Amino acid sequence: MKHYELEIAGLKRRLPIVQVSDEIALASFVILGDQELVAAAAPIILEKLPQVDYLMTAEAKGIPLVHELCRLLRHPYYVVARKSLKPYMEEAVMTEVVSITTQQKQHLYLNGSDAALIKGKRVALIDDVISTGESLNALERLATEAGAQVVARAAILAEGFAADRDDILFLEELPFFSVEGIE
Ligand SMILES: O=P(O)(O)OC[C@H]1O[C@H](OP(=O)(O)OP(=O)(O)O)[C@H](O)[C@@H]1O
Repeated sequence: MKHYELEIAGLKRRLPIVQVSDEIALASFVILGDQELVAAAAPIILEKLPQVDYLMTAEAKGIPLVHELCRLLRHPYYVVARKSLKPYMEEAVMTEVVSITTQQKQHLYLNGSDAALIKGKRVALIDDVISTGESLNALERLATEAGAQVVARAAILAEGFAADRDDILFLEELPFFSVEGIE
């Protein structure tokens, strides 16, 4: 398997390059379990974030980053949009999303109590990676439907064309790879 050498927040990671569809190959960046990387990246992201009332992310890989950011900010709570409807949820708001890595339709649910919490508040949307931007768009639809004001969009990495966006904050770029190149 080929790898991509990523240097981020003073750390090095060797990312396996995986094929996710007939046309697309990408460097797999998984922060789940990587406490060291999350702890190193979060303070740098924090410096770039404006003042917000709440941080919001989507299950699953954005969660450890938002958790660490909130710990540093001393925010007692953050909002997680789940990928399935859970029994604890009431009056959930739902939207659909197809991300680059998962390549099939997923659902995102915002619990009604979370929607009420962020109504009229300044919210930052956080993810581990922004690629096509579909996951971010889905989060933004939920936040907007809840009446929140989205004031920042941030991730550790911007993949492919996302690195050209001027409406997102990120630490490093991640290139795309050709499927032929990994065979
Ligand atoms: O900009 P996009 O094309 O939407 O891609 C980025 C999203 O894709 C990945 O999540 P994935 O949907 O694979 O789910 P997971 O976090 O549950 O593993 C990643 O964690 C981002 O959330």
